[in-house]
Amino acid sequence: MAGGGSVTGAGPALPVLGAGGWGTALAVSAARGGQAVRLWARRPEFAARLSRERVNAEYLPGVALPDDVEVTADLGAAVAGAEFALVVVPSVGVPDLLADLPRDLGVVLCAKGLAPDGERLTDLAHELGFTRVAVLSGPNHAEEVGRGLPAATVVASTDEALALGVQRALITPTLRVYTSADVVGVELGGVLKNVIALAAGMVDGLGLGDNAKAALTTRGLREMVRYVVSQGGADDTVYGLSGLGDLIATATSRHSRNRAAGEAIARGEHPGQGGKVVEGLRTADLLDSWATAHGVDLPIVRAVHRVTAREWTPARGVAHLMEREAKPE
Ligand SMILES: NC(=O)C1=CN([C@@H]2O[C@H](COP(=O)(O)OP(=O)(O)OC[C@H]3O[C@@H](n4cnc5c(N)ncnc54)[C@H](O)[C@@H]3O)[C@@H](O)[C@H]2O)C=CC1
Ligand SMILES: O=C(CO)COP(=O)(O)O
Repeated sequence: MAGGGSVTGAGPALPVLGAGGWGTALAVSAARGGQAVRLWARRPEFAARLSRERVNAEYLPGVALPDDVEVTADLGAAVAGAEFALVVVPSVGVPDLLADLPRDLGVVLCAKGLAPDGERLTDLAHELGFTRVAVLSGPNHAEEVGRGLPAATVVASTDEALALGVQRALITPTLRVYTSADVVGVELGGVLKNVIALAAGMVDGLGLGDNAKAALTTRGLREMVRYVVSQGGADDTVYGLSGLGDLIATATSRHSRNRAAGEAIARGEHPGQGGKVVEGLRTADLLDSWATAHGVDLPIVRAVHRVTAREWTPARGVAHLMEREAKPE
């Protein structure tokens, strides 16, 4: 049972709201595991094409949609009868999408970003009146999950029944789903690692070498811990799949849009991502403002924000990190 329904088409299916790369990969993975899925796409013409061609050529090329994935642009029909839905649109689109959903629906937030005012998306969901709220995050490139390569992820909620329901719906022989009660830690790990991945991409683009990238990633992990703990999350969680795991996956991957954007910026190019979301750009801006307002030291976040905002050159960003006062680790 998942998403309020039984498997393989009988009864309500699991709604996956958002047909970008990650929504499509989650839909495909769950369907391969025997779960009937309703995949919602915002644009009717895009939904019609996806339904007809059975492949998401724009966001996840080369991955066929199993028969058990029904595509729709009708949001009401997508969530009808479901106990919970996966919300898989970019973070900027989450507030509007949540506003259109019934409040008794469980919502599983899959975006790795913050609300436009810097608020955590799970907090926003609670404020909007949802009581059953979870977050899904981990080292999960859509390109690999969509192809059925082995991966692991974490679903976190203070509602244990919801977390277990999501685990049952999504777990397959190739996607191992863990549960957690640390919503803040799991949610913020995925949010923060995008900023550090942008920085890692800049190190690549500048040709600064493996030592520099290891130092940057490790110090970046320290910033992740500092921020997560300041928000009430556990440092242990940051060292798990949704923190360190995702940091490794993103900072090293050829698939990562954040890492690639950092590399492009360091080369003086504008990051061309073909319309795909690069969450870390907005997150760096929001977190740098937060750190300034609260007097918290997040030097890598600051450098990434200033360089991506074109206020600093990449060289000045490097100097900012290397010429800080000497201190113990
Ligand atoms: N691509 C990946 O490997 C993973 C992505 N994520 C996260 O999932 C979220 C979605 O990312 P992707 O699926 O990769 O994005 P994407 O860039 O592949 O596609 C975005 C999709 O959302 C739609 N969209 C854009 N704005 C929207 C709005 N306001 N309302 C409704 N739909 C909207 C677009 O039309 C498109 O279908 C992001 O927060 C990302 O960080 C998380 C794990 C893995
Ligand atoms: O979150 C991701 C992998 O876990 C995807 O990272 P990018 O958004 O950088 O492609």
